[in-house]
Amino acid sequence: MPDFPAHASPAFPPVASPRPQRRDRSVSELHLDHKRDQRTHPPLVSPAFTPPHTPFPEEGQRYDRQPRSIPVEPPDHDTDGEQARLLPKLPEVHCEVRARIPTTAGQEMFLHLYHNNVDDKEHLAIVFGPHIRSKSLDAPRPGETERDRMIRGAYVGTLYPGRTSSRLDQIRRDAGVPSPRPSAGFLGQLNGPAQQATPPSPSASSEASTDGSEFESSYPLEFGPPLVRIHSECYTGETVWSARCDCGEQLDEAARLMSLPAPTPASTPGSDAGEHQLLPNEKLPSCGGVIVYLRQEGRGIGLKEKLKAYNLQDLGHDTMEANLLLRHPGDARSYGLATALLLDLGMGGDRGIKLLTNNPEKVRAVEGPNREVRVVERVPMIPIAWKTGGKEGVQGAEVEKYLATKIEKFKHMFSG
Ligand SMILES: Nc1nc2c(ncn2[C@@H]2O[C@H](COP(=O)(O)OP(=O)(O)OP(=O)(O)O)[C@@H](O)[C@H]2O)c(=O)[nH]1
Repeated sequence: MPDFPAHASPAFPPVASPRPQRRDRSVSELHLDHKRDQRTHPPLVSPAFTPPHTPFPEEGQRYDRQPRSIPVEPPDHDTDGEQARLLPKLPEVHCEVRARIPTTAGQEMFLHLYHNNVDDKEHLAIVFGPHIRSKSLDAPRPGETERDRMIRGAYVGTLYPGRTSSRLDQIRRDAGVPSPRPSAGFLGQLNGPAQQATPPSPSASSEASTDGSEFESSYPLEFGPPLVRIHSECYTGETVWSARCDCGEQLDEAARLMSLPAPTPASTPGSDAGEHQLLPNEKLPSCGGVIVYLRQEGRGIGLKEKLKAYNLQDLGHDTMEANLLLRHPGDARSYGLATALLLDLGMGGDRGIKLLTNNPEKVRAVEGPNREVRVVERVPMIPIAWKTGGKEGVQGAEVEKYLATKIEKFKHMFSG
């Protein structure tokens, strides 16, 4: 079986997981109100709504199969633009720096940090796989040296001690070897863990060019539309283990799906993935994808206001009412920055993207005012507790109410 992230495998103990799996809420010294904890918790999904039937993979296939997606109809131009609060003009974005991040789950990703002309926040793109590159990062900058380019992350392949050029073709020329055509093996090599101690073999192939744009638009056609998640910051759910929402597990799940092996005869449904014989240290290349991480904490109202909203929720209000009582919109987010980042990452055009979301407004809004990006398929994000019958995933009365409000008031679609 391929080497999946630790959180993909139920066999791993919770300590190997990037965040604790909330299973039960026992009384602890942190809880002063013991009566509250001793009450019987409502069932996993409250009677007010039932998780819709969704096309889950069969039992046992959940962790290693590509997610199923639902085709998205082209938007109705007369109404959708207004509903999705589209900006007439896209913001300008610029990738300032990129760095390789080996993750605790075993896969690598490239973290891209963006500057823009509408706010002073550091919005991010978390890029999986070698096929997706930033145009603004790769573009040459006046007066910069090859070392400058490598320091800001505008290199191809892998950095290693002593590397002198950001470009593979230069390294090949210095080594006196021609540039052969790209091969799946080489792309896989780029996708695997970095071999930091050894420079790339001169026989390694790529479509190198001197402007550093060698992998622009090189997302393989056979992979279909690239998988994209537009994720809004949630400090409470992603960092301090809040079980009020499922934001943390959604981030983990998006990363896991983007790390799954690309479709091969051995990994397509109905075949036995175990038949694929991997060489020692070999990893199957993944399809990759992008998580655009927007600093829109608390659906755009910020952490301070979100904490007030939590208190209103403890006083009996749902997430939308709490926002409105604080004189904020129910959802104060916009997605123009996400569209601009995706265009910079080469995700515009007819081929389209596969968007991981349940939020119908996001599907339309991320396409931009002139459909600069096309969402051709949607992959629903089903709470892990629903998929596992409550064995894993975020659970508790708060997250149930949170999900119920998303369905009832924000009209999120948890199925096709
Ligand atoms: N105002 C407010 N924001 C919250 C609360 N809980 C989580 N959030 C924020 O909600 C955002 C995530 O939005 P969601 O509505 O969960 O999901 P979504 O991004 O619209 O939709 P999906 O793509 O399907 O996940 C993040 O910015 C969180 O910080 C809350 O109780 N109140």
